[in-house]
Amino acid sequence: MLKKSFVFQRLPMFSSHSLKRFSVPISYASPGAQVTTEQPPSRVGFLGIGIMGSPMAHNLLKAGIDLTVWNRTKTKCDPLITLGAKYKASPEEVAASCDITFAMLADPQSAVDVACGKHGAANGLGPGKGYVDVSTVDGDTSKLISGRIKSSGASFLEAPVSGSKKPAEDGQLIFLTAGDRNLYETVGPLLDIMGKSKFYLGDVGQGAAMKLVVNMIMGSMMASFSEGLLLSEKVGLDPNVLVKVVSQGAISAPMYSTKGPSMIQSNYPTAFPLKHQQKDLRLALGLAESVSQPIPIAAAANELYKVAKSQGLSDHDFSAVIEALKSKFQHSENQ
Ligand SMILES: NC(=O)C1=CN([C@@H]2O[C@H](COP(=O)(O)OP(=O)(O)OC[C@H]3O[C@@H](n4cnc5c(N)ncnc54)[C@H](OP(=O)(O)O)[C@@H]3O)[C@@H](O)[C@H]2O)C=CC1
Ligand SMILES: O=CC(=O)O
Repeated sequence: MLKKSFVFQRLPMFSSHSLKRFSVPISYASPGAQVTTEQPPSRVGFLGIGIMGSPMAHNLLKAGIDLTVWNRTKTKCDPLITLGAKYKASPEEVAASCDITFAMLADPQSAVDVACGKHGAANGLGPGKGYVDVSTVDGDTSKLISGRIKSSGASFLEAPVSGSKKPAEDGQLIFLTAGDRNLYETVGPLLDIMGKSKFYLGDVGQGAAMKLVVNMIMGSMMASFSEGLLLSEKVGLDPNVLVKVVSQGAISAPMYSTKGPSMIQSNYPTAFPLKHQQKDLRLALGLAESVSQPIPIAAAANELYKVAKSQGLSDHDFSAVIEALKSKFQHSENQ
């Protein structure tokens, strides 16, 4: 459920037919949050309408933002188009027709392709425009994209998000931003529509690094939790009781309470695809390598996610990593 309420100002030059599209939020408030009267940029683009991009774009649309969308698989844009979003056939065309363009892509390769490739967003950008990459990538990728965007005269902000499908639907994401400070201020009202908090962390690369550290911890936590669930069952405990015990103590985390019960049922409805968690661990390992920081727990967890991928679980939720441990038990029992 969206926590925000919006007040719209009717612009006299547009007909009632186009009112929704051209309504401009002049103020918005969330319970307990400071009310701001800043106006968001008027024409906003969104590239990448996947598990995260779809609800994020949806929230912008619901807030009355003039939104233009693009996705490699066009059909994923259709529900947003039905709700009033415009559609363009390439990232370049979206960027050319918008003041600010967001990108929410799968991984470093797709983020670079969409920003810098043939008909990529950079070709449609120029002075006065901004590009905000909210995908989870490594710092080097982000710097590469930043360089290409800035060579067009446009501004760049990296802004990966912490929070999964449900926080995205609820406008409760946490933005980890770095790059152009002015662009950060400009898009603040848009980030506030999609999220509950935002951090400005400095130079390009720092937002990516923060996101990778957070997801490195999360990936290891999930692997450790999986071991606990299976061990509890093997020694004759009820893993459902383990979930309850964990939820009341110092290691309580929403992730355990929400995903534990379905993991016990071997059910993994996808919120955060396992392939993306493994990508984040892989990138975190690279980050650690770059500063000679040992991260053996994360390295071990990464191996488990790789096993789960090889079992065909890439598109399941990352909690399906527990299956890799089941097959390991099977393996050692058979030896
Ligand atoms: N799901 C989650 O809980 C969270 C995910 N993230 C991060 O957000 C990003 C997106 O995740 P999510 O929405 O879950 O992932 P999805 O797999 O649902 O979406 C990925 C998006 O990238 C597009 N894409 C993939 N490859 C290419 C390519 N070569 N060229 C153009 N577009 C491409 C997909 O297009 P198409 O539809 O055509 O495949 C789709 O729009 C990832 O970096 C992920 O790590 C961050 C926080 C939470
Ligand atoms: O990247 C995943 C998340 O839940 O955050």
